[in-house]
Amino acid sequence: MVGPSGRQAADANCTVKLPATSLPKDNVKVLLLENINQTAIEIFKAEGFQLETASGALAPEELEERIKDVHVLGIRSKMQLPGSALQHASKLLAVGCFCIGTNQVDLEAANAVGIPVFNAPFSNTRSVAELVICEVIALARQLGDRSSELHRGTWKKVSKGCYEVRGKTLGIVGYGHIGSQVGVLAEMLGMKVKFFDIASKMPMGNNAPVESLKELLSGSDFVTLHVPASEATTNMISRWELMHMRKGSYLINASRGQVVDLASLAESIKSGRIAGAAVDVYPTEPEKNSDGFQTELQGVPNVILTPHIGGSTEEAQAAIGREVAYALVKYVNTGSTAGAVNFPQMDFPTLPGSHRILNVHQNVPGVLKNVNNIIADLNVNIKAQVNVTDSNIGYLVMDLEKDLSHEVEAALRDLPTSIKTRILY
Ligand SMILES: NC(=O)c1ccc[n+]([C@@H]2O[C@H](COP(=O)([O-])OP(=O)(O)OC[C@H]3O[C@@H](n4cnc5c(N)ncnc54)[C@H](O)[C@@H]3O)[C@@H](O)[C@H]2O)c1
Ligand SMILES: O=C(O)CC[C@@H](O)C(=O)O
Repeated sequence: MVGPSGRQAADANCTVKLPATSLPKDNVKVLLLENINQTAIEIFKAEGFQLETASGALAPEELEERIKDVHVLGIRSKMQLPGSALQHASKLLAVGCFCIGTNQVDLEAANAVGIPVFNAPFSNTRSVAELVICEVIALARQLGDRSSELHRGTWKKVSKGCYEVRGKTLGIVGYGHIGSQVGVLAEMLGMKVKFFDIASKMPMGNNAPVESLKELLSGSDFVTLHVPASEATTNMISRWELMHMRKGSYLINASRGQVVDLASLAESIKSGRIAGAAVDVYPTEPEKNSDGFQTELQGVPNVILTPHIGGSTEEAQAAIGREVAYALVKYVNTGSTAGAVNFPQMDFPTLPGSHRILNVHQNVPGVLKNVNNIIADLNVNIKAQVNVTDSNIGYLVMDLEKDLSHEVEAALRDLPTSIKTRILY
């Protein structure tokens, strides 16, 4: 069995006993980087896969070397996976991002070589939201500064410039999973909540949408950022935007480092325009805990700096470990791509007494005709056939009677349109 979980029923396919056709389980090699949670390790072990782990991200050359014989790669937010690294990964079947963000992976390149990428879209949402709420109060009370002063032996009991958050306005940029959760919690503290999102979003409680980023910035006492990394969000908060924030307001960034221009932020706080900031993410972050770290925000008053720990709670990491590991095991065992962020979605039950063939191919006209010609020529009985596509690739899944399935697999592999072909059970 794979392990105890509420998802057990849904993941019953993970536990299918695999005869010789599939890659033997103890040949499936999993490489987990960046201290991925023990729950994931247990799931892969229970499955009988080979496992290697490393505590930090790898240097690019080391990754290229180690990825060569790996079937499943697990990373978090630091390990960059560019298309060039994937060229070295001829055996790679799937990538798991044990986090929300997938911007560290070249998703298009992975799609083009037939590798689905899985993540955990909301297993750490609550943890990030709680940290942000904690920071709203901590900034309003200058808690970081008081604490470090006292650590240095300085007793500085002041109330000037310290406030309650009740009745203040929190402005949320990006009202997705995390933003909306922050909005709900903030109202419980008696705050007014506004949000700006490029998509139309259902407001929770009394949270109110605004029309523009500028309107949000100028109307908020606290601004918190919850957008993904994208071209549009790069330096989204820069000198101009900081100038349009209320005098004496605060900024929180627990989204991605490139969203805020940190030099401009440091300048605005030193000049007294912005009253403080909490920053959890940085344009460049160390690969491992022992590496040093520098930012222009060090030593700036009322700035809380945290080392990208928004989602770092026992609860979130265990939930992420379970969610992503199960998705990867299920993909290896059944070909299910449910939840993959860069791949056509397929998830249908396995059919007893059949072999399953998975074929990732270029999405060009004529592929299915060629596939069906192969099947007709070999006179094979198809029990189920599904082809799902995106603009670039098609993902064909066929359950076939066992007698000639290997011949079908070999012929599919030879088609010039085929990218990756596997046979299961
Ligand atoms: N600090 C951490 O440890 C930590 C943990 C989890 C997630 N994150 C990061 O937090 C961010 C948000 O995560 P989420 O799960 O809420 O994502 P989500 O996809 O649920 O929500 C993002 C929202 O941002 C909106 N958006 C996109 N571009 C925008 C723009 N230009 N202007 C305004 N709104 C825009 C989207 O429409 C969406 O509603 C991501 O960058 C994620 O990587 C950080
Ligand atoms: O666990 C991490 O390293 C990343 C956390 C967070 O940024 C995410 O994208 O989920």
